[in-house]
Amino acid sequence: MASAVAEEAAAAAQPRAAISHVIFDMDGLLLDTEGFYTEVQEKILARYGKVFDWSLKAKMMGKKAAESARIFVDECGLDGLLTPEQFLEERESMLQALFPSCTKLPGVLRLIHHLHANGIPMAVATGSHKRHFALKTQNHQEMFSLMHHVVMGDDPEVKAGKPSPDIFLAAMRRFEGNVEPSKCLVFEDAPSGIAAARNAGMSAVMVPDPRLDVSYHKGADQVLNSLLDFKPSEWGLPPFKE
Ligand SMILES: O=P(O)(O)OC[C@H](O)CO
Ligand SMILES: [Mg+2]
Repeated sequence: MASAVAEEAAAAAQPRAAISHVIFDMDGLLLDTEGFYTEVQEKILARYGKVFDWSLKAKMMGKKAAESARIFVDECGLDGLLTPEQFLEERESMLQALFPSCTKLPGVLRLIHHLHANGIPMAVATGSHKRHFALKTQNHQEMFSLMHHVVMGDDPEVKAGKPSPDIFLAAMRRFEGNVEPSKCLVFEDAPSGIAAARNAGMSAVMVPDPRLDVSYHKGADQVLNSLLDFKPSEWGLPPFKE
């Protein structure tokens, strides 16, 4: 069996792409917040005698709030009972109470510190709007300080949410110099985010929740169980030292 060192050397000799810039999704990728959305949406739906399942979750996750609210109402047949605006209002106080307690997902700090130490510019591109971003990140300031910039869902340049490429292209343009999409690697947990990265012409690594059906993995260049499994040299990035 090849040693880890030999595997790294082989990957470095023939990388999947020559990545120079990295763009991270936030919810469900850096921060463990997706469970909060699920919990709150299950509660709201239970009131109508319905069950929130992972095929609906797959359609909503990664999207801007207004877009996912519309999907929720349509897919659950709640037209006439609940408007998307009422849904957003109902879930807001519950989410606000939960967001500040969110934790980082496994492998996040190790990867971000490694890329930062090696001078790889990083950005965050999240469907979250400014107010939710502030609540989610209040206990994770150090990690976000290592990002060159953050693009949020309510940014004027983000006309449409994921799967539109808007947010990743805006994130790319805000790096120094003239960066090509083919040099950008996106990390995502959501099917809509993977599609957005591909629509932007970028490479995409998916770190999905294990409950998401494998049929939603398509489009990803690589699927990992956790960021702990990411091997930078496979993408032309400096390898971990240990
Ligand atoms: O996954 P993100 O970071 O784009 O966030 C999107 C929503 O706020 C949550 O699904
Ligand atoms: Mg996400």
